[in-house]
Parts: sequence; structure tokens; C-alpha cells
Amino acid sequence: MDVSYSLQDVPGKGKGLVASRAISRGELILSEAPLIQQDRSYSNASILRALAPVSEQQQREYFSLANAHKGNRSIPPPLGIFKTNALPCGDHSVLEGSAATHAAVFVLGSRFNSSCEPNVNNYWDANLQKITFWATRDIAIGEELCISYGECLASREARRSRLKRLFGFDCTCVACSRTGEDLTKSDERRLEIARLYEEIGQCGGAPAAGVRMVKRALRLLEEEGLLGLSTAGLYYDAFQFCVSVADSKNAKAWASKAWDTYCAMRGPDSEAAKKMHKYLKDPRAHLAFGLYPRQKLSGPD
Ligand SMILES: C[S@@+](CC[C@H](N)C(=O)[O-])C[C@H]1O[C@@H](n2cnc3c(N)ncnc32)[C@H](O)[C@@H]1O
Repeated sequence: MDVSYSLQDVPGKGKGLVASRAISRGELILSEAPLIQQDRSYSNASILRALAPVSEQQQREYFSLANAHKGNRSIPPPLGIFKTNALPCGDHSVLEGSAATHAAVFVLGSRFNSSCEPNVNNYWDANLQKITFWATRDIAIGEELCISYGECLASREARRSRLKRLFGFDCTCVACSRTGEDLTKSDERRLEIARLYEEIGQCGGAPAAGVRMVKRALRLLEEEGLLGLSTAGLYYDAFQFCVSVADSKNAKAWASKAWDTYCAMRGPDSEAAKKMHKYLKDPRAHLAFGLYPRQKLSGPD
């Protein structure tokens, strides 16, 4: 892989990864196996057991990682480092409240800082047993590469207090640095998008309204600079609305968007991308095809 990042000091954030050349949307930035991996019941003792068999060099790498709990006597350094740096392995969704079954710490992957307007998506590739990081938009040389540590679709206050509580830092990302009218508009957009996600989930029997809401959510995500975030799921929702009324033409147009986005965020070999490719070729392969009376909806703008 042609390396596209370098590890640097980033003002106010400790170290971070910065683009060392221009990176295109959909490029694989890094794929890396865990240094140590833990299930949800991890403890300081289980972390020490996992560290025992790894090389001295890797142990040194582990103890050189950031520790947001330094000085807290009830959280010893091995545990503090794990809490600060672990990334989810497996499917999880902050929006749906589902947590991944495992988490792991990575020598380089754990150096990505957080942004509420991320340009990188982290995806656990179960086949490779590696974490992969994908550029969700074109990135210029010198830009910091950031993933999101959590819920982006909340007000700045809610996002910042969650990051402070869980990771011990005051987020200084571009979205959290907005002020005045910009901030008010940003909060309103994010909260409306979150509401739309919920309403779209309840629109199964009202496909035309569902597609309208998907389009509204996509417009807001674009205005908010968040098109890389969770949009594949929205495209898939619109695909399903069209499929349910046997609107093959528009179903294909939405499937194409979903496939393209899954490729960019998880790679063309991911299960989600392969599934969408199948539906793109033949929307009738979806179980809900023609569930409701035939109707013409609309495709992406
Ligand atoms: C997983 S580590 C990321 C790499 C870390 N900066 C380092 O030096 O190794 C998480 C820590 O990075 C810092 N950090 C990450 N994102 C940040 C942000 N948006 N604003 C401020 N600090 C951030 C915080 O100190 C946080 O506890």
C-alpha cells in the first residue's frame, strides 16, 4: 500500500495522523491487525494477560499510546490506555444503540483523532480480522485524518459532554469550533437529521414519504459536510422503499448510490458492498420486491 499519512504532533490533540499526499475518496488509508483485543468484560487483569505474549517492542508501543485517565488511581495505566484507544471490532451503531462485541487497540489505528465532521471511516473487516480505514471524501495533503469516536448527530453540547465523559477531552474539531449563527444552524441540522433517521425507520408502509425524508436528510448531511457519514444506510432505505412498490428504475438508481458509498466507506469486498451490487443488478432479488401496490417514486437528485 502506498503510504498516505504521517504521524505528527497536532496542536491541542497530542499526536495524530496527517495526509502526506492527496488522498481520493474511497482510498484505503490503512489496514491493521490488533495489538490486543478484548471482549466487553475486559479488566486491567485481562489486558495484562493479553499483553504478556506480545513482543517487547509491541508492549513499548502499547505503553506509548495516549492515556486520558493518567493520574486516576482507580484506573491503572494498562486499563486507561485501553479505554482511551480501543476501537470497535464488529458491527455497531451509535444510532441504533448496538455495541460491538469486541474492541481492540492498534499501534497506528489508535492514533486517529476524533472529528464530528470526519473524513475517514473505520471498519472492522471480519474476513481479514483487521481494522480498515477509508477516505470518505477527497483529502488534501496536510489535512488531519480523523474518524468519529461517537455520535455526530447531536448538538455540540451533547457531543462534547459525551466525549469529555468517555474520553476525557474537550473536542476541538472543526464542527465543535463553530460559533454564533453557524453553530445554531449546525445544531439544528444535526438534530433534524437524527429525527429524520428515526422517522425513516417507521416509514415502511409509507414509501413515498420515506423517500422524501431520505432526500431531506441527504440535503442536510451535505450542507453539514457529513455526506461520508451513514449515507449508505439512507440510500439503502430509499432503495427498499422503491423495491417495495416495484419501482425498479429508481430502486437501481438508489442501489447504485448505496453500492458506491459502501465501496468508499468499507471497500468493494465488504459484505454490504457485495450485497448492494447484487441488488443493483437485480432489485427483484430483494425479499420486499412488490410488497405494496406498484407506484412510481423518485431517484436520487
Ligand atoms: C485514541 S487517542 C488519539 C491519538 C492521540 N492524540 C495520541 O496522541 O496518541 C485519543 C486522545 O486523543 C486526543 N483527541 C482526539 N481527538 C481529539 C479532538 N477532536 N480534540 C481534542 N483532543 C482530541 C484526546 O486526548 C484523546 O483522549
